[in-house]
Amino acid sequence: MHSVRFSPSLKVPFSKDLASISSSHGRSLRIRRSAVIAQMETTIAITRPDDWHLHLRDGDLLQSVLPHSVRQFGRAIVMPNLKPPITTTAKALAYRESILKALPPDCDFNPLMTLYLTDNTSPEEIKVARNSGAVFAVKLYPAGATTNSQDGVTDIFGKCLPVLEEMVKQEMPLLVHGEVTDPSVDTFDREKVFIETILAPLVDKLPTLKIVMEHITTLDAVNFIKSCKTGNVAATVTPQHMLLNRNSLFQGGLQPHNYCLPILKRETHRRAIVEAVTSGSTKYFLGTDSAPHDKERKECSCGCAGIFSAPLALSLYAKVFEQAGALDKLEAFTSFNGPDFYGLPRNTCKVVLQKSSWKVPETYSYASGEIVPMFAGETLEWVLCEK
Ligand SMILES: NC(=O)N[C@@H](CC(=O)O)C(=O)O
Ligand SMILES: [Zn+2]
Ligand SMILES: [Zn+2]
Repeated sequence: MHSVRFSPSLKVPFSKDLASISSSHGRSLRIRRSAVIAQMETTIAITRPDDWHLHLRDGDLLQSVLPHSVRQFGRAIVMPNLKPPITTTAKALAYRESILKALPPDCDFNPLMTLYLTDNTSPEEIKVARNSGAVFAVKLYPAGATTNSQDGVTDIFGKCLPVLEEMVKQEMPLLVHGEVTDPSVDTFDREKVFIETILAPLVDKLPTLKIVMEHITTLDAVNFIKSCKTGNVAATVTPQHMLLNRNSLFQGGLQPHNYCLPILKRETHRRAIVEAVTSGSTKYFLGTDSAPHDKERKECSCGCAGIFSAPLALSLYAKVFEQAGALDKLEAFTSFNGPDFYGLPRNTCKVVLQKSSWKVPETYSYASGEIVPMFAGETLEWVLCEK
């Protein structure tokens, strides 16, 4: 039997009845208790989660991937790395409108928009962004670090410093793709070197700037987050960086659908992340980094980085926490730590996850092609109950 700890957020149907029956019928006690535990394992009701790192893309792809996130999440921070990138408030507002238009009817999903930081972003733009009420954060992509990052930042401490100082004034968070781009640095070390050469000095320079290190992948990141004592630095964590290690890239041949950036790391790093996240630390929260790419653009001689996990996101996180024997900590990670860090209200309604096997589809079709999801064709144990 799995070890599921008792928690107020676990739904235990009929547990009162069973308790009273148990106390008056001595011998049946053990059977009844196990019945309670079996019930506990079948359903979990948690406060509606949010996705604090999501790629929704645009056009056909947006139309097709958005419903998957809406089904599970109340809000999402929407990444700005479109082609061309969302570099101004005006573009962010227009993008937000197209997301709202693509929503199913009667849906209260709230897309929180971001600005793509460039060497030319002005401090004035930060004020405009803040006053718009719709731009929620600014995203730092080191130029060339990841998908559609070629217009990103080349010198954070030079050209961008006045912008960062304005962000402190406007209380605008900085979301960071934390990898250096120096081609001489080993791919697997790029996060660690980024922490040492950019992130730690940045936190020292601007200790009141709210910073989220996105999609952390290493023990080094865990240690860094732990070492930040101001409460202004936190991290999002993807399902793939808690469920897969770098062997998954090469298992039985090259596996393009497990290729994302930062790249999967060795098992010791995966374990460190799972341990930190399931420990109950409030500095980590859910950010899927669901990053859909057309199947043909993944399965080719120069495949894109990005894993599409939106349709199965909550099932994957439940798997991580169950494997760690920490299902009682799932809700804080999915639904409390994010809004608490960002100073937003927690969602009020609930979603229910049920322990029931389902097979992840091999592909999801959209108007212009197909997308292969994470764990395509595999069986997962937790499913989101539809309303
Ligand atoms: N994570 C990825 O591998 N890809 C993301 C970009 C990003 O989040 O770095 C994408 O937009 O495809
Ligand atoms: Zn990234
Ligand atoms: Zn991303």
